[in-house]
Amino acid sequence: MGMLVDGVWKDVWYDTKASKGHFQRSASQFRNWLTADGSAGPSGKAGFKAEADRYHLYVSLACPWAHRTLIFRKLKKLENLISVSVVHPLMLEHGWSFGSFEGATGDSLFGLDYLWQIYTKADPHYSGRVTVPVLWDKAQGTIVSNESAEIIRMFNSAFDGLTGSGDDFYPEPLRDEIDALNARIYDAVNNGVYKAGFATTQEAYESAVTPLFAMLDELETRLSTRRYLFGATLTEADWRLFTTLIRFDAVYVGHFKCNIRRIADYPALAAYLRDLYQHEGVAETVNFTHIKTHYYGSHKTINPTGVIPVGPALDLESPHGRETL
Ligand SMILES: N[C@@H](CCC(=O)N[C@@H](CS)C(=O)NCC(=O)O)C(=O)O
Repeated sequence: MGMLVDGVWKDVWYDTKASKGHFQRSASQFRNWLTADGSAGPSGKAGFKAEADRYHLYVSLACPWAHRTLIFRKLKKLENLISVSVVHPLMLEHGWSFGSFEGATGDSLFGLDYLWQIYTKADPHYSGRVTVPVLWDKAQGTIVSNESAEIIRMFNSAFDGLTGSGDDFYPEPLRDEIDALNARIYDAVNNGVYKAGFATTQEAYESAVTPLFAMLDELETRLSTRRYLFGATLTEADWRLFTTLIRFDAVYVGHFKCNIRRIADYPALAAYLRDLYQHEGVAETVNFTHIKTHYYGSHKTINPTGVIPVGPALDLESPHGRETL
């Protein structure tokens, strides 16, 4: 764990002293957009045209934010257009590394040892956290974006002319509602589990875990009468929720102390999770060995021994029965 300061790697853990024990996630810094014609997107510079074999994705199979981008790469038929490197699941004193581990690939572009070296290739004076996912442009030799919420929006439409995919997970008429629900789920659930898990005071922990379960209770009610968050239409909001739910019982309940209830205890959420997991191509983006190894093995302040629990037994394969909703 650590960060870059003016292009130099420093091994430091999250500093929660200034924030009274609360974990605060910093904003991503590379914010350009891939577009169909290379024009500028909502932020950053122009010049990132959607083209085959030009872009490369750096991911961890453990990371819920990177997982979103892998799911969109799969759903939007981008696997032959965008190549991928998978980091080692442990994130230790050098941060994410390209060491060998089953399911990790090494850095297939440059053969580097550490992900921070990709950041300094893009900006030799970069200061900040070195996070996955990273979308790399092989043509300009730089990072397009390291913000997963924006990468999935790019993948949703920029390559449609090349892939012929018409699936739209951010449909125009629902955009405002999707944005509003995403913001609440991000704060309470996606980032909520991290705020609970990385809290270093009782007050900070409780102030994350209480709204987390209030939101899960609300989602349970919402999903008991709707197949997906917005009814019959599957949207990015579902995939953003999925990557947290799939990790919940395996990791967040124990390691992050999010243990008021398990997803398995919520009938609608559990069936919804199975429904999404069984969606074509999605199960192959889920790797519980990377997920458990990463969390239990990397966060020495939370789990100093690094021992990884064997359970829980998960039921993701049985019928979800949600087709009729
Ligand atoms: N806002 C970013 C967050 C990505 C993120 O925090 N990834 C974690 C892994 S799950 C990471 O790489 N953390 C390294 C660090 O904070 O030093 C996104 O959604 O893309």
